[in-house]
Amino acid sequence: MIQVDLSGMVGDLALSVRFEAGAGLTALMGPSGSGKTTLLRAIAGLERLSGRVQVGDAVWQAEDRFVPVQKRAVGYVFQEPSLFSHLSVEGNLDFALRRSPKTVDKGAIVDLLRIGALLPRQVARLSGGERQRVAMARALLSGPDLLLMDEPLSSLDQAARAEILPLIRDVAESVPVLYVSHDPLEVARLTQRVLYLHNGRLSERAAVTLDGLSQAEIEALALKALGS
Ligand SMILES: Nc1ncnc2c1ncn2[C@@H]1O[C@H](COP(=O)(O)OP(=O)(O)OP(=O)(O)O)[C@@H](O)[C@H]1O
Repeated sequence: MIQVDLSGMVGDLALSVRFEAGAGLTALMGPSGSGKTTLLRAIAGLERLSGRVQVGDAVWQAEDRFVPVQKRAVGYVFQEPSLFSHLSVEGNLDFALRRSPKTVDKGAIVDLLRIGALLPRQVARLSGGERQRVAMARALLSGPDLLLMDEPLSSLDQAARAEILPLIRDVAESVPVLYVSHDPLEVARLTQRVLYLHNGRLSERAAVTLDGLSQAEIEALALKALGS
């Protein structure tokens, strides 16, 4: 269970957000500038807002506590994967593994993201989709209790997206994921749990409206919203 209750000013944006999320994948949607990335950064401890963040039994932030980002069991996957270009895929993974405070099963994670054949490859020779799969594996190797994903598919083409979506669903079975996206169809394929952020505040409406609908109904709505 993830419990978040954060508020504060970031530049011009007044953020005030309170939610709970369970296991699996929770999507975070909202217009550009509504504060999605800022919220993820605050949950990770990269941005300091006031309030409380609890992930499982671990209190990352409270009135008297602010656990620094490097001590939070959090994985972060960005739109542009930031891998070490001078290392091979395996070098990138081992770097994360060495820094992990937990014992994690590298083989299982390599299998989950289907990157076994890529291990000896130089990062510069990976496709965008392969790079993002490696970035997800690297994030998992740090043994996160929460995985934050900020538009991880938005720079990929349709074929690469289609290949990775089911892998993200698999990943979310092993660790809770908070997933930022602008794409209603992508979200519909991943989850029925959607938080909608507008001007720094969460709207319950979108989540309630989507709750209780079948996956097929949500996909139909998403297609309609996309005008196709
Ligand atoms: N470092 C900063 N300095 C000043 N203002 C900031 C800073 N970071 C965020 N903001 C403010 O927060 C707002 C929301 O930014 P944020 O990147 O969180 O939005 P977003 O919902 O993720 O947008 P997008 O969908 O375009 O990625 C910005 O418009 C800006 O006003």
